Amino acid sequence: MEPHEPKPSNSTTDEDGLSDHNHAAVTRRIERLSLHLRPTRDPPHADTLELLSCAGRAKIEVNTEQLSLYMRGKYRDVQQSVYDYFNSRPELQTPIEISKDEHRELCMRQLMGLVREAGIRPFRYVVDDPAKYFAILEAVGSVDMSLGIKMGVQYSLWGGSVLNLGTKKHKDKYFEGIDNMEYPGCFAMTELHHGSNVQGLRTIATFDLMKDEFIINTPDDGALKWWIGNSAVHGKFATVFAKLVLPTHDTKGVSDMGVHAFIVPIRDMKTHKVLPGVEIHDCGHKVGLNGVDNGALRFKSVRIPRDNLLNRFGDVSRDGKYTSSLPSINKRFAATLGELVGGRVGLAYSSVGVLKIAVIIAVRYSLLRQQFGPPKKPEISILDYQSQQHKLMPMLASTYAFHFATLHLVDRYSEMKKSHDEQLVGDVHALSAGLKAYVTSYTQKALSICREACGGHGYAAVNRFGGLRNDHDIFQTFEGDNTVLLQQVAGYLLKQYQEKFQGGTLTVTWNYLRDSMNSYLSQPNPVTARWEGEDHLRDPNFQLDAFRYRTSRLLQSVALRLRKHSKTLGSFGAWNRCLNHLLTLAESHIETVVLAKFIDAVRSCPDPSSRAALKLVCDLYALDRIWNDIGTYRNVDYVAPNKAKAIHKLSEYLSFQVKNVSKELVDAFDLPDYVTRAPIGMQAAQDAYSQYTQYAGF
Ligand SMILES: Cc1cc2nc3c(=O)[nH]c(=O)nc-3n(C[C@H](O)[C@H](O)[C@H](O)COP(=O)(O)OP(=O)(O)OC[C@H]3O[C@@H](n4cnc5c(N)ncnc54)[C@H](O)[C@@H]3O)c2cc1C
Repeated sequence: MEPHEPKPSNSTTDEDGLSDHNHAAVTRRIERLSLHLRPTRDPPHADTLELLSCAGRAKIEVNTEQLSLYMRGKYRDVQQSVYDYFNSRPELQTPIEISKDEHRELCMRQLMGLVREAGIRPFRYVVDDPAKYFAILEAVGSVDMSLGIKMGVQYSLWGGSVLNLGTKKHKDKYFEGIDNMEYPGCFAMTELHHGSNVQGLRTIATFDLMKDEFIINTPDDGALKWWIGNSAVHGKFATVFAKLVLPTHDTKGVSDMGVHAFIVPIRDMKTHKVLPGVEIHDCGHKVGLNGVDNGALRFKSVRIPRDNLLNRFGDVSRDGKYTSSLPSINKRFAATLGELVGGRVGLAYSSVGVLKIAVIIAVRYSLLRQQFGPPKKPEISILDYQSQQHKLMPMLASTYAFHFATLHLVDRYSEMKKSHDEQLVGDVHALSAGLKAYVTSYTQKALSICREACGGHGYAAVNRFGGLRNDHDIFQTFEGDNTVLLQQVAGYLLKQYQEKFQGGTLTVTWNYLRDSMNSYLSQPNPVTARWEGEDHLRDPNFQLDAFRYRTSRLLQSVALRLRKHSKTLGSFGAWNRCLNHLLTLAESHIETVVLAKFIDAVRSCPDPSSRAALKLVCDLYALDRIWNDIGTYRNVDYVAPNKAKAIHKLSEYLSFQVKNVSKELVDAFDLPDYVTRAPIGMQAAQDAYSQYTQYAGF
């Protein structure tokens, strides 16, 4: 055992002076007894036992190459091409100090270079191979997050709206120009007065029967399109979301058909001048992402041909008749927004990319940096401090967890794009909303923790945390505000819950609720609540059971509360009364899905040493999350006091063990120094200080 190694949980004396030997003896007796009393829990899996034997006490040997191979996925090559291209073009790298206007121009040159010089054409993959598209997006975002977002606006938002909301005529007309950047475009949904509430949009598109055109109007300042990426400087087109108004022959004279999307040219193709009737202003300098030109737009009777309606879900004929395969405004609205989930998938995926960079820098620096030490002994690395391990090791574990969870999301999304299966559509919608919200919120907090964990040198802009934090912050808001998205997850869970009681089926991601609803409505088992052995705590059955138990209980209790409050407050008021409860439910469900996917990834890993490393990291993820919410588990007696203590001790011990292989674990993310770019986070520790001093001019 190393000098600072904490002792594992089953050999310590606890704060009450009771040796764990006593606890263990009691527990063993209870466990023997419980063999007869444990009808609903499975025994540890054979693979758990195998993994525990190699992931247990001995220091794990991690083969970084093997682990990296397992992690990298099939599109690492195209990512490498992105990295190589920008590495070979130093003039395209974003300097640390740069003005807003220069940054915007550079960002455009970066995107043009990628598409026209490096020959990386992401657009075709948006629909044909989304996994490849997201891999390119992640790599591009690690070059400069502004570039990732600018590319996302061009291809996922502007391009994606044309492909997903339009029909063949739109694809034929616009595909090439979007692909080769001749048609830079925008996605104009948000207005000054309405962001999250898209149904509240007020821009109007009126059909002019005589001229066979739509007329786009901004009725008042509240309806100014706001924050529209690519519009302040570069965009030539915008997909504008507006209420479709059609003439009728009744007394009302017009009828509101709900929000639809229209292609509106905003700048002249040759002169690049803003077109008549369109007014564009700059949203100005932002907290981050200043390489993206966000603008605000007003439309004054802008006329566009009828063909510019993106008509996949609703069309207007020459004689002004409306047709749609979907029966109501709400259904059409849901279908329209449903096609846009790709943006969320991309953000969740890219957010993990940002988290990887931050964790790599913080861990490498924490291994290198030495402060204090035992009397008359050399100083120790700051990662030898328990507090530093506590800050960074569960974060490293979470990064692995999110890596596998977002890969799963991308798989499901790709499957959905092929099959259009209705259940899968709902499933992916909720999963993308939940993972986007959960992962981006986590990454944002992690960036601040990493900065602080690296002390003063973490504050130097060259070491990246400040820039990453500023650029990433808005990931929590755009493509759906996180608090709003989590409510969609909760709503979907409640819908599944109600359907279950009406004899319906549950989709794959949620089918654990089928079992859990039956077994978890009863009280927790008082015997297993006391089990504290390491093999039990590291058993994926126990871990998943704990996560699922919590979600099921939250779901059941919030369903009851909603029913109760809706009698007096109505459904809107009841929802608001239970809002925090609903958000906790959504987060709990997402944590459960993340753990389940991580456990699958451990089991599927073919290389034994990598499997053991992943098992260790997965256990830390699971136990750390349980410990974070230990109050809930204790409140319902799912976990007895002795078990709570054992969970805490074991997670500290696992943090220590992960620390021992943390260098290998961050190296396995396989991000070269010219991508992470922070001098203090160089892969070869001996280079770190010298790079840093050189940067300062020594
Ligand atoms: C840099 C940047 C780039 C952008 N790019 C684009 C773009 O290219 N195209 C585009 O159309 N839009 C774009 N947006 C707009 C973005 O999508 C919106 O800002 C986002 O949807 C949130 O809307 P909002 O700003 O109106 O926030 P609001 O909806 O006003 O939210 C404000 C606060 O209220 C809370 N809140 C709102 N509703 C609820 C509720 N029901 N329950 C509980 N809490 C609630 C939220 O949690 C949040 O904390 C961009 C924004 C930024 C900042």
